[in-house]
Amino acid sequence: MNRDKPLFPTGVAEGEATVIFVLGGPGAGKGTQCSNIVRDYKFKHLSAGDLLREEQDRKGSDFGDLIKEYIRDGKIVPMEVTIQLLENAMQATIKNEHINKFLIDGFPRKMDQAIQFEKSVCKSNFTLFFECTEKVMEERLLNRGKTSGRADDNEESIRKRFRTFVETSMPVVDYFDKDGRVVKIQAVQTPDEVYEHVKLGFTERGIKLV
Ligand SMILES: Nc1ncnc2c1ncn2[C@@H]1O[C@H](COP(=O)(O)OP(=O)(O)OP(=O)(O)O)[C@@H](O)[C@H]1O
Ligand SMILES: O=c1ccn([C@@H]2O[C@H](COP(=O)(O)O)[C@@H](O)[C@H]2O)c(=O)[nH]1
Repeated sequence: MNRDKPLFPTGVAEGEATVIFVLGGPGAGKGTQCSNIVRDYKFKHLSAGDLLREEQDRKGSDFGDLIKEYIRDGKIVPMEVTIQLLENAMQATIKNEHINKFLIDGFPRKMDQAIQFEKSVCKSNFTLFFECTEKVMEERLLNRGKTSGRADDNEESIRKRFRTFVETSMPVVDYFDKDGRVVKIQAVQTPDEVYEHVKLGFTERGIKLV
C-alpha cells in the first residue's frame, strides 16, 4: 500500500469521503451524540476505544495485554495499533455497507496520531469538540460505571484519563483549531440541548440531514 498519499485501501480517494473526528474529555458525551448523528445523517460511527476493547478481547490478539494496561492507566495506545484498527474498520464499511461518511469518535488523542492518520489514511473535514467541566464528566462516568463494566470507569482511572486529556489530547484540538477545523459544542446541557448545537454546527459546515 502506498503510504505517502492519503488513499483508502479500497481505492476511495481523498475528497470522496467525509471524515469527522469527535473529541472531548472522557464522559463529555461523544458516544451519546454520535448515536444521534448516525440516526439523522447516516454516518458510520467508529469509536477508537470500542475498537481497542474489541481487539483486547479478541482471541489470539498480539496486543490484548498491552491494550488492557494502557486503557486501565488512561494512556494512549501506540498509534500503529489504533490507526490499523480504524483503517480496517473503514475499509470494511466502504466495502460491505457502501458508506463513506465516518464519525471517528475518541480519536486522534495524540499529535502523532493526528498527523499520521491524515497523512496515510484520509484528511478530516473537521473536528467536533465537546466542551464539558471535569466535575460534570466525573459525575457522568461514575454513574456510567455502575453498569458499564468498563475497567476505566473508576475514580483512579478517571483521574488519569483527565490528565492525559489535558496534557496529550488538548494539543490536538488546538492544532486543528488553528487550521479553522474545529466545531466547538457546549456539552454540559441535556443530551437533546447539546444535539441542537451539533445540528447547527453541521449545517454551518454544509453537512446535510439524510
Ligand atoms: N448531555 C448529557 N447529560 C447527562 N448525561 C449525559 C449526557 N451525555 C451523555 N451522558 C451520559 O454520560 C455518560 C457518558 O456519556 P458518553 O458515553 O456518551 O461519553 P463519552 O464522551 O463517549 O465517554 P468516553 O470518552 O469515556 O467513552 C453516559 O452514561 C451517558 O448516558
Ligand atoms: O485513539 C485512542 C482512543 C482510545 N484509547 C484508549 O482507550 C481508552 C478508552 O477510550 P474511550 O474513547 O473513552 O472509549 C482511552 O482512555 C485510551 O486508553 C487510545 O489509546 N487511543
